[in-house]
Amino acid sequence: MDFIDLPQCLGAGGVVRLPGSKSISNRVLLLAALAEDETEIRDLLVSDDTERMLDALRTLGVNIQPLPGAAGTDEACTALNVRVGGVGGAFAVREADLFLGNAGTAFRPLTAVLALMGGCYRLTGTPRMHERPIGDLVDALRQAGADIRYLATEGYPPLAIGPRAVSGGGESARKESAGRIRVRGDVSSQFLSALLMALPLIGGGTVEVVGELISRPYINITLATMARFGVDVRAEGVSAFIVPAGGYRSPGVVHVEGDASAASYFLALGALAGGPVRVEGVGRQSVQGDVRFVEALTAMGARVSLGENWIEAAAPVSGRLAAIDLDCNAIPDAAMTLAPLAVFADGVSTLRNIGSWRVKETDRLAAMAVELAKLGACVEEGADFLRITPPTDGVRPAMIDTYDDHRMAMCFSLASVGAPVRINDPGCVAKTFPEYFQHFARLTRVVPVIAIDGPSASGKGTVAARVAATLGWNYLDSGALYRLTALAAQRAGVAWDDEPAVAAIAAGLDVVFAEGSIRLAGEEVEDAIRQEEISSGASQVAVLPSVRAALLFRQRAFCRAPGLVADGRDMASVVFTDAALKVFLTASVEARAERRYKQLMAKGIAARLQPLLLEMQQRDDRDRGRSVAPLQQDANASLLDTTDIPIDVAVARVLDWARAVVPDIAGAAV
Ligand SMILES: O=C(O)C1=C[C@@H](OP(=O)(O)O)[C@@H](O)[C@H](O)C1
Ligand SMILES: C=C(OP(=O)(O)O)C(=O)O
Repeated sequence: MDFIDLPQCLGAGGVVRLPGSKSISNRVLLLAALAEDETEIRDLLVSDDTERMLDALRTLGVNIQPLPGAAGTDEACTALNVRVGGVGGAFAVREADLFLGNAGTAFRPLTAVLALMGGCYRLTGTPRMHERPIGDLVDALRQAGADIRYLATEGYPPLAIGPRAVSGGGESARKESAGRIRVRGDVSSQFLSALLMALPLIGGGTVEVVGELISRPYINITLATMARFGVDVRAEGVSAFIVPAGGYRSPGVVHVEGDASAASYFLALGALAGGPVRVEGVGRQSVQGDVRFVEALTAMGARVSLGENWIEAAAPVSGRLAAIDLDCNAIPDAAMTLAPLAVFADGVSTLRNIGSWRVKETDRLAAMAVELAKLGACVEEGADFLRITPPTDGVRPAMIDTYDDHRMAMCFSLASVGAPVRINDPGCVAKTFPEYFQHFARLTRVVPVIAIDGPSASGKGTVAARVAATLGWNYLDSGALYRLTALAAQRAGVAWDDEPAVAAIAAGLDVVFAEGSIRLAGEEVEDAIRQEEISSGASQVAVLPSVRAALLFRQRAFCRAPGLVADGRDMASVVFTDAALKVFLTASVEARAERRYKQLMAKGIAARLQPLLLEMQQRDDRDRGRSVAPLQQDANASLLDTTDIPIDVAVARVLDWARAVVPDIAGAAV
């Protein structure tokens, strides 16, 4: 599976120009397509959800042309300017199959528009879209005479839409008011939004919400967008909306605001990791309900400021976030971002009234509970709430599954402020924010790594351990992990060439490194793993690709604050490709054989120089010749030949190099 490993983040700051709002982009596209005249849309979101809407509209005969002007830069997310030729109320294509992915903001409004407009359409989506309810919308549309059939499961997409039945027939009857339509709003507000946007295409009508209406601020986005296109919906009491007759008119040019839900990840990052982090594209005046996420951040102690078109967040003065207990119904998307924040807060947090999470990209309540627990949090998953108790011993490194949910992937990037995390299937962010991880990486400062590679007995272990001790950094003897795997396999009676079995052992290794000690399942094994037999076993298991894959995240998980010195054979080329300093440490094979000989004798282990030399030459050949991550000097690594220099000089040289490239230690007295 595809994944991205995020190193532990030490700090964050900077500016990001947000991608366009998904909710606004898809509404504006639809209304521009339905309006009289052309509309120029600026700063449209470029993502899977908007692609689905654009594709559908083009299939329906709408002319949409890209305009020059918008593109991404380092700080700015890619945006698109387009000119949409409005069809003036009815699509030219009256029969079509539309694939709408998992875009709720495409599926629900297009269902309503096509069902009221007349024509024959089939609407399909991803397997998950076929599990997301749409029955309340279909029931409401049927009250207006819509002909909608479920093609698979009652109440869920895919759908077949036929021409609407109108009493008396004829074009004028099609434009008669739909009268009073009742819709439930407790599963998704998108049903009400869809009806409101579709009704002007016929003679208008009144929509009455039955029972609770969730995610209410999204209705404001709908009403504001409709008003921009010349249709003013009037409220009747608190739960009914009167949609006038008469179609949409183009306002000429429309700017899409930055996405307030996407903003939440960066603002949370600023609040967690120092900041300030500034997002541009939304601000105080935003029409999007998710800007109210800043109120939650403020309640947690973060320092937040807002301007007309920007928001900025920094960590609390105390450095610690407070726990929160919040009704999140109005901000269902941004509320997800509070969950990883709660893992870092002082005390127990409760996110309430989030039942709608269960019918979104995945069952977000269940997914969130499972993945937060991987970080060490204690999570209570209620029917419509989450209660999160932070881990007592800090966030744990974890491999996070994302359930094809963009927000799960983006939320859990924040966990890297506490520990290295692996995000599986990171490409799912394409639904609303394809460039998310590039911007996240740009804004974060990660734990520095010094990677020291070299052949056997080159002195890299001694140098690395001393450099780590001098700097007060963590130390990873990656070769030891292979030795531990070989030893554990031997103890379990597994042959060193049994790849799946050895990989399973590697993944489950219970190992603790400490100063001068290595414990495997609680037992001291420092001497056991240094036996020549285990050295040869380590070399054999190290050539197995699935063993290397299993150990990759394990190795990266050693990279904790304030820094890591890692030694091995592929630290610079594979495991820590972004290391601040890369060193290739070597010595002549004769010098190395002699060192190994002295080491073994000092430990009272019988050895002979000549066979050791031969074995070392063979090991060099094997390590250089293997197809996976062969031993080689990385293009960016500095060469350090220790044949004729004592260890102290080698250590001093590495520290000098480190001072030159790692700002944090440049001034330190090391
Ligand atoms: O109307 C909209 O643009 C949206 C409404 C919300 O859905 P629900 O109304 O289903 O909660 C939100 O979660 C979704 O991402 C976008
Ligand atoms: C719920 C979401 O999407 P959709 O628009 O598909 O409902 C979301 O983006 O979090």
